[in-house]
Amino acid sequence: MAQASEKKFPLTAKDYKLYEEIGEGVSATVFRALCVPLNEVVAIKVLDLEKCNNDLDGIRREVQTMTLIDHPNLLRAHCSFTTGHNLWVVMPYMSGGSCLHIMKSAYPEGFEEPVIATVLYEVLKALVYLHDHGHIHRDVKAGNILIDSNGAIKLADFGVAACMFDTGDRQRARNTFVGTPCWMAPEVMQQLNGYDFKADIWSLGITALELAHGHAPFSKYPPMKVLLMTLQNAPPGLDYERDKRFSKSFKEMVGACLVKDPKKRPSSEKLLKLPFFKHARSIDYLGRSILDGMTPLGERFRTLKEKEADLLVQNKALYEEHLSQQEYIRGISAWNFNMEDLKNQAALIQDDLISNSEDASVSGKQTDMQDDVGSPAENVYFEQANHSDAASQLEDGLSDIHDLENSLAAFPMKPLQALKGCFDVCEDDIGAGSPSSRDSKCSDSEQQSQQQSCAVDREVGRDDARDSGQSGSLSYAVIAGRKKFPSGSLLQDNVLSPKKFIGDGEREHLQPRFQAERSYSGPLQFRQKKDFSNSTPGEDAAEGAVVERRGRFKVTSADPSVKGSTNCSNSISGGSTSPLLPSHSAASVLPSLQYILQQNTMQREELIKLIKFVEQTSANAGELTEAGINDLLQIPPTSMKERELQAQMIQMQQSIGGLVEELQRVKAKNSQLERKLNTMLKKDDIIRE
Ligand SMILES: Nc1ncnc2c1ncn2[C@@H]1O[C@H](COP(=O)(O)OP(=O)(O)OP(=O)(O)O)[C@@H](O)[C@H]1O
Repeated sequence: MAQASEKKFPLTAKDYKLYEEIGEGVSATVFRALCVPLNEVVAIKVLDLEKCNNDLDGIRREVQTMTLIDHPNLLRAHCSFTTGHNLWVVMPYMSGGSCLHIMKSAYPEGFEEPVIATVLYEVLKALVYLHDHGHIHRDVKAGNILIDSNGAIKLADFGVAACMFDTGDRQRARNTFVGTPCWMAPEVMQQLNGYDFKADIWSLGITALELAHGHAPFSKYPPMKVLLMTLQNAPPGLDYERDKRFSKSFKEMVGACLVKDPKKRPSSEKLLKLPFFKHARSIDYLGRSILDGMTPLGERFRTLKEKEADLLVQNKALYEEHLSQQEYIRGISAWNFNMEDLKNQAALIQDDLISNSEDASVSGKQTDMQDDVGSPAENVYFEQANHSDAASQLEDGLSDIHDLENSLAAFPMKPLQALKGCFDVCEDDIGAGSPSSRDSKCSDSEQQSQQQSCAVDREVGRDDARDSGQSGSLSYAVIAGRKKFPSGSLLQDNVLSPKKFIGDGEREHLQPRFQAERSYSGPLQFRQKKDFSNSTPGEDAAEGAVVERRGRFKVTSADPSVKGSTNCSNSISGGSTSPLLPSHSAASVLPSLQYILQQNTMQREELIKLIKFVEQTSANAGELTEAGINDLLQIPPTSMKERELQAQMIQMQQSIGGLVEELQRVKAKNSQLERKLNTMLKKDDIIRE
């Protein structure tokens, strides 16, 4: 890469002196450092390319975006270069660290309103710039909002940012399900009608709640629950009672962001004009109010990590709770969508909802995800939990999941229907694909959450701990106005797309280097399965192949036409989705099965057309028809569509039979007439003679 700023930052590692660690992500470790020739303190993000080998393009894109952006509220890279198998990204050192760090260290209950207004105002300016330039950040959250010693705010982490102007493979990459579950907009999860800049507005609303409470809504829940709650419940918001300390204008701003219908969310520019942002103060105020008295970042980072490590070691119960809290952070890519796990998740959801009566983030008001839940006023209530309602809603939803076992058609929950083709288990990572022997240790003993943790460990293949998460992004979503699928799992055109490991984290930097304790918050990126060893990213993209890498799957929507066939055969021939392989989940097989089913239906229709054609041209039409249709009818009907077709075939068979009889009658009549005519002709000849 090249230089990004006017100053000439050297492009060799020897010109930098690495100091202490100040941050950790799944894909990177961040150090404070000195640029020796310029005598300037910088932050260097060190990415191990060997560990990110499934996402080189994503990394390249992140670095490119970081270099090209030019806005005071966006973290711009000075330069980047490779050294050994590492990529170093040199950037300005933000000595305050992330807002998440600051909250964890000193404001566990969240910030005061003027601080929030100031932080969000700065972030919003960054979003206006990004959106104006066609970018969606896709991972707005407190963990990605960095603060300088003088209070300057910069939005960081462009690992999953997408450009609305991208075309081809990059456009498909953009259509992915990306983000961190708690911050992810419903339309991004839903993957049905696509998403755009407004996804960032939702994330901003969630970030506002995070800054107000010290944690994001639903943050206690694992990703599955977060997904269901986001889709099924009313949007979270500030509660008039519980959040008395916050102004009406703040509540309205949050309400405006957290409207489920993205069209009804304001643009970043409009948002900026809301009365709430009149409370924004200068960045000096930020520096004074929240950074005063804070220990240096490296020390804070180390303390937080040590504190958490101690807690985890000393208190197993807490440790387990921590694991459960971390599940959402790990990201949806860790989800195991086999039926047993879904059932377990369902059980957990119910239990939690009944027992955990103090999660104020759970709104009892269910809304249909298609509903407009939208006016700001409506949104400003939430957090008054009605757990039994929520539990039954979720139970209802999850009972649908159980039906998957029996019927592909019986799966009415759109988001889950969409998702079911996008997730897969990580069991197949055990062994061959796993980067280290530790995989085998964690696979069989612990509880489900820990198993997931292990799965993610394998998947991501990192040795170091990470507090807040990471993830890849999954998006099966389609940008509005572009190609859309009626459901996420039919006729996929999957493409290998740059994957971004994003970390963040609600519990960021708090995690010790225990394999099973690592967390992976951050954007999610799903890949569908494919024998990756046999294909290059380019090929994947070109062929729309189904791709799996270390258990991470990515699904992007694209042209559902001819490629669908290719994809399906790829995924099956690659062995990745074969139902014969016990290590693969039902979910991984579903898309192929659905595809096959659809193909089957289409083939039947083709056959019927052919049979009709043969009927019209063959002298033995009746026999053929009967034989052909009878053969078809031997196949048991499996769907309404097939039953309809069979009914049509029976009707056709009957009418063809009638026509054949009629034809035979006409033929017989013709023969009779012919005979009569011949007789008359003979008589006529005789008379003439
Ligand atoms: N320029 C910086 N100055 C100070 N701290 C930083 C800087 N860049 C990153 N950090 C810290 O390091 C953490 C990890 O950085 P970053 O999120 O870029 O890494 P990552 O590997 O991309 O993480 P992720 O898991 O989100 O993908 C951040 O959350 C932040 O706390």
